[in-house]
Amino acid sequence: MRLDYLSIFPGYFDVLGISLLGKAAVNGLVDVYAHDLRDWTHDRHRTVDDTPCGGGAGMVMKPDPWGEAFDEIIGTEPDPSVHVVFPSPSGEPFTQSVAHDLSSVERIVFCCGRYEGIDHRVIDYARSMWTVHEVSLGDYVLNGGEVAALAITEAVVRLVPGFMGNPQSLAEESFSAGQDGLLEYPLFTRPVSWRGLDVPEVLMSGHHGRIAKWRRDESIRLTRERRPDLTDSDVSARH
Ligand SMILES: COc1cccc(Cn2ccc3ccc(-c4cc(N)[nH]n4)cc32)c1
Repeated sequence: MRLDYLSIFPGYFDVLGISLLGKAAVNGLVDVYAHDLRDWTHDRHRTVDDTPCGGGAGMVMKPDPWGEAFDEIIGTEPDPSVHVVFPSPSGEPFTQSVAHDLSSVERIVFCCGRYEGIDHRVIDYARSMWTVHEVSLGDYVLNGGEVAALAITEAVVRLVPGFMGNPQSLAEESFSAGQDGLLEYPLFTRPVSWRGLDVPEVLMSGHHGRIAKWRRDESIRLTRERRPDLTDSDVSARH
């Protein structure tokens, strides 16, 4: 998998050389390339923004640098196998399902906007050429797309076959398909007693059926308390 990042702050992506992602890069599972959008400007000030047409606060990112960067980094021929991700507060929700879909593609280009956002024609042009995902991380506003791109990267790359040492741990996580859309149950490890707090006895019983029931009950309880939006009537009935 090749990952490209277009940003006026490419240094954000130096962190991708660390930890598991670093290992994936070393193992050849993932190739990471960060690009400075200003390398595709031609004025002395390396200008990437301008005032919004129609007025309004803030600045908008000019389309020209993006277009020239696309030409050099991706190419000038349409190719739907290239997935271009625009993090945006007005994007579709980024979910585990989207992460799963992206984990099987060969190439992802992250376009990290700043200011008030990117000239919309850039997104329209990208849609005419590649497979585009305008995605939101959640209902809060960041200062740009870089942090969102890092979060999306981690969610996607950890699902790439061969990346995680123990793929079984993926299957048991919250939001993974096998969990019926329930939140993960509470986790414990040794010591059994810690600062007056004990591991639930059932988990030390060695009775796998009771342990499985306790865990499911806890997932249902937590999901009903914290994420009623995840429990539809059918799921509630089953639980
Ligand atoms: C209406 O759009 C905006 C209004 C004010 C500020 C900004 C700042 N900004 C610029 C590019 C950019 C890309 C992504 C995000 C973002 C994504 C999520 N989930 N939150 N914030 C925010 C971004 C944008």
